[in-house]
Amino acid sequence: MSEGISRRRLFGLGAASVAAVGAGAVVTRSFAEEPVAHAASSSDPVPFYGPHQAGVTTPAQDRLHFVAFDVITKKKAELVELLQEWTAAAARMTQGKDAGTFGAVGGAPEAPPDDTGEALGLPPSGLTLTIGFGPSLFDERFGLADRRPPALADLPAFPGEDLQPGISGGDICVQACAHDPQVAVHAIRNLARIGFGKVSVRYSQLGFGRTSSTSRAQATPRNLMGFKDGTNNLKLEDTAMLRDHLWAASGDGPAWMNGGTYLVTRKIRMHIETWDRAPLAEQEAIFGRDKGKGAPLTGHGEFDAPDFAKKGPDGTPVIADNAHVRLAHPDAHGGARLLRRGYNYVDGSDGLGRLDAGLFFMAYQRDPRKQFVPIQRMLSQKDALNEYIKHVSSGLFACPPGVVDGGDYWGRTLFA
Ligand SMILES: C=CC1=C(C)c2cc3[nH]c(cc4nc(cc5[nH]c(cc1n2)c(C)c5CCC(=O)O)C(CCC(=O)O)=C4C)c(C)c3C=C
Ligand SMILES: [Fe+2]
Repeated sequence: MSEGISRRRLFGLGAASVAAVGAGAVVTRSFAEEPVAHAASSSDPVPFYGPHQAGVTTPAQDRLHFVAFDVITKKKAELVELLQEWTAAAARMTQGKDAGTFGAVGGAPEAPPDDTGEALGLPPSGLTLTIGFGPSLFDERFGLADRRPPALADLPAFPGEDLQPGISGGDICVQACAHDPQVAVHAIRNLARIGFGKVSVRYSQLGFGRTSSTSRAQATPRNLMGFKDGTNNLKLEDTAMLRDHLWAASGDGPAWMNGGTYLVTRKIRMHIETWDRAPLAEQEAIFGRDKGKGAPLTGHGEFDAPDFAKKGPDGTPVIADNAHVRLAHPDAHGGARLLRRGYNYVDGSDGLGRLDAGLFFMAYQRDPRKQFVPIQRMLSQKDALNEYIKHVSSGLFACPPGVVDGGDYWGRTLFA
């Protein structure tokens, strides 16, 4: 397929008109000319280039395919070359094009295609690809130890967690989000294919049904416990708060992370069947919000501020001392906030008749030591929700700043 033809345009034009237009002459604008910050509709592309990576403040798409890779090459040059190849493929796929320049059906019949083909005919679907580097990448293998940001300090152990090493950690992660699951899966599959022999997939996670809003234009979705989730989240319109709580800035740590952010992932299994037998009043008390509108128990509307001081007729707090929103609220943590961007997951059932389901929690922040860690420490000790959940995997990644143009690549500021 020619450089400028999207999957959608190829099928829209038909083979005859593609031939008539000729390679490179199709009226698809170049990426750099796309000034829009976000997709206008769920099938449109999200710009790949910019000062920050897409997929963080981008209005959360409906679907997730998250992958963590182990780097298996020992050669730094091969790793850098892979990051450059991945960047080119990501720039293409996010704009609805095949992963490689020949594409699924345009290459030599004797060679394996440079795209796997399952997204042929599908629009870009708001695909974003966001990369992060885990603490283990900064060991002795690639000479990066002195470039490890202090904010990428290993997470401490938390009470009650049951982390499985095989689905935790990772040298490199890629978060693929899209409105079409096939588009997200296609993107990760092609990155894994390109990385053959240099990286191996450590684990991956599919998610459906976003569990947060990252824009005021989005309705708040529900998690698998049936509650609105993402009401009091950092949102892309909160420019000043994003500066303070999301993006790493000059003076925070190594300069290569300026404009980047840190991602914490936690796979949190829900004991769904037990939850489903809990009375409504108990469910609402656990979160401190009502199940219908998502309003705090002290208010009426979803976006009313909770009144943590308010007492009921019996003199006890209306929002209980162990309610999730009281313990996670910025007031309990010196103002610390997160940009939550998690997804529901159901990995079938567990062989014992129970759904293997929960929340693949993802949160972006400026410094996990000051944000995720203190919040999770308090939740792990006091949260009433703990009776119904179990953290089974954990990941921590430094997500570098955005790729600025076609001459740039994922991680250039780290490796240059
Ligand atoms: C350490 C951070 C957090 C973890 C882990 C976490 C798990 C978790 N949360 C829900 C459901 C809800 N969370 C809500 C609010 C909320 N949660 C966190 C942090 C963690 N949650 C924060 C910072 C907040 C915002 C608190 C506030 O400022 O009011 C809500 C309420 C609606 C909302 O504001 O989003 C729900 C519902 C589940 C099910 C879960 C683990 C499975
Ligand atoms: Fe929460």
